[in-house]
Amino acid sequence: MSATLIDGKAFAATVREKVATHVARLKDEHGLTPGLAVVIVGDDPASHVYVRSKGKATVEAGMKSVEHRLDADTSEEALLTLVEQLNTDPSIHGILVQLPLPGHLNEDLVINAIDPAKDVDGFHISNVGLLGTGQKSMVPCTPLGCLMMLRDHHGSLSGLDAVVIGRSNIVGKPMAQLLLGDSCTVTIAHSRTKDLPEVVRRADIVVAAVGRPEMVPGDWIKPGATVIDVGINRIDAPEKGEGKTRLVGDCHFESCAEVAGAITPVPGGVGPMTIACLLANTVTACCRANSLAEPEGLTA
Ligand SMILES: Nc1nc(=O)c2c([nH]1)NC[C@@H]1CN(c3ccc(C(=O)N[C@@H](CCC(=O)O)C(=O)O)cc3)C=[N+]21
Repeated sequence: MSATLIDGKAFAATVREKVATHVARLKDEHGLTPGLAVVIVGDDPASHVYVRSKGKATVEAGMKSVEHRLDADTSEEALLTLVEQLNTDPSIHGILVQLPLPGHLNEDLVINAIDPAKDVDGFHISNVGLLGTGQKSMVPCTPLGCLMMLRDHHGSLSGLDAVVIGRSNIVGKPMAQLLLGDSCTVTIAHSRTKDLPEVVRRADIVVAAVGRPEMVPGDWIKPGATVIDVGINRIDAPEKGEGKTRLVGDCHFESCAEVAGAITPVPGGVGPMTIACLLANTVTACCRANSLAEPEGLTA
């Protein structure tokens, strides 16, 4: 491997430390404790593991953490009532409704019922519109974490060719907006893109967010490019023993790391930064709600 490893886990620890410092200041100087509410519907075990780790990180940063676990057959009306209750609760500054929701619930409707000022996921249409027009907004956690790592590694991103693979509302589209905001030349590639390898080979920055295990091989990567791997895919790992699994990204790590200038690993790359940015967004939301100065280095 010749690429520099971008250590998301270590970077996330520094972000979480900044968050904790800011939280302590809010407490001391203003008697405020930022509060995050996470709502999870259904009993997908993987989702519950993730929600637990968010709750733990929130408490470790000195913030209030509230979890609402609802049955898989919860009605839309009941979920909307809970969201409205959290919207008006002054001790709650951030609301996250874990996605995906069970099929009978309208995700757009539920997300857009969240007070945009408390929408720490940045998924509400108001925040999407604000981001797209370069106005102050809540920025989705995963793209924000990727941007922080890219800025840290490159300094300025101005003029760089960036290719985002994947066009989801959660990662691909907001990532493209953020890169455009930092003056990259941005291409959004997807499953219908003609000659994807050639498109990716032009990129100084590759952000892979498709959810297909190891789909980007090293020979698509321009020598020296920066590779941000957003994918977290669990695959069988018979080499570790029968029934064992392991996590891989959307990029084939070994071959990409041979050519790239820098690369994020999976696990330990984008994932930990996503959680750190959720905490950062909760502090930002708390500051804005109280007309206080925003935490430096924790916003886009
Ligand atoms: N409204 C909403 N917002 C989300 O942000 C959201 C969501 N719904 N639904 C589920 C996905 C998933 N997600 C992850 C974040 C961090 C790791 C993470 O830290 N992963 C570790 C590995 C964890 C392991 O070992 O399994 C890593 O990459 O190093 C994983 C997954 C946020 N999500």
